[in-house]
Amino acid sequence: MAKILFNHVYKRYGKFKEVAVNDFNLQVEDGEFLVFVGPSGCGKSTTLRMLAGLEDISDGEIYIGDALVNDYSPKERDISMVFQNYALYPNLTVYENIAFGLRLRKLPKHEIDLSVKRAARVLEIDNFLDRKPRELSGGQRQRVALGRAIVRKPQAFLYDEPLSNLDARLRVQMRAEIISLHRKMEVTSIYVTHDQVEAMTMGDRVVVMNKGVIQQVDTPELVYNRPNNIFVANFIGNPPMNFIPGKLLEDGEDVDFHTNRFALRLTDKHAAQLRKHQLVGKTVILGIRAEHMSFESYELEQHSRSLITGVLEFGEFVGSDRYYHLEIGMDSLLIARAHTRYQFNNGMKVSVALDMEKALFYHRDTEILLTD
Ligand SMILES: Nc1ncnc2c1ncn2[C@@H]1O[C@H](COP(=O)(O)OP(=O)(O)OP(=O)(O)O)[C@@H](O)[C@H]1O
Repeated sequence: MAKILFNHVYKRYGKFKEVAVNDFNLQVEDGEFLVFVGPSGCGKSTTLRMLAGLEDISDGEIYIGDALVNDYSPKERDISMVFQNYALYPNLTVYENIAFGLRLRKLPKHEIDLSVKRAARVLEIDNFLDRKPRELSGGQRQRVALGRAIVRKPQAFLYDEPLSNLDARLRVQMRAEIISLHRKMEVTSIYVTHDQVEAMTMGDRVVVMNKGVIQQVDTPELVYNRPNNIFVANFIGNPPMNFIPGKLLEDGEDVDFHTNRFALRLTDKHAAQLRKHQLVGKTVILGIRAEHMSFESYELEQHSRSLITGVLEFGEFVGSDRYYHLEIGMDSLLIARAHTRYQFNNGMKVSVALDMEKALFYHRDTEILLTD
């Protein structure tokens, strides 16, 4: 077990030195479960592979514990990796697959036997030890791949999209199993996924990446509630955050947010914040999540300065709630959430109250969150 440090790490590929990972700086704490998340091609696998020693580093330093590992072989780094395609040996039995790494390390036979059986018991694959991988289901194969990783206690576990090949139900189950294993073993872990739900449910902290650059490193709650920039706000959360561009205008002591359709009164806190950034008179982007836009009528009166009206295009049923797409005469639709006990019809003209306490403001050009 160890902490891991990335210090100004770069990866450039090919003749044109295209940057796949750009000035990556991060400290992973000892025993932490950290998730890298981002769209396809954002550099998350490359970063993980550089840490594992499967890919050279173009620039920078990687430390595992106190050791600078840039020139260490994968084996010397003492890391276990779990891959998306399981990477099992087809000709070996489940037992031999799990034992493989221990044999390479020349551990005594009885010790290997104990470790393999313990791992197999934990993962409930002890009945399949004599089978070959082709005689197993996808979920069972992924368990064997996990077994191979947890059979010993390395400095760190690295997971590269290990659940992508499983069906939705099995994914949820394996997610829980991986986290429960992590709680028991407390080995520093980095988990790569493009699935934001996986990232949010599993990570102690989440690293959101785009185009080789870290966008935000925070707890799932902070990444969801206070996305650093519009990219993160769009990527995390389903549906994504709503964005409304508008101009800030002074009204005596107050500041209002104006579009050509409606005006909203800012909270004192937001007004002070945006004044400090000298943005009064300028255009900013208001970000608000669907659950902070409500249809309930009693709230409408209380929030008369936070109402917008529009036409309901359609609703999406998601169990206890329905997401309504609302046309407010701008380029994009807004999405508001309502409990299914409320029924609205397509084409209805409605008023929606925005919970302005929960609104976030982003700079129009940099798309960065405006904070205190
Ligand atoms: N061997 C390689 N040669 C050249 N370019 C590469 C190589 N491997 C990866 N890349 C490029 O580096 C960038 C990052 O790739 P990487 O696989 O790390 O992304 P990722 O975020 O893991 O994506 P995915 O979720 O699709 O696996 C991509 O633009 C990819 O095309």
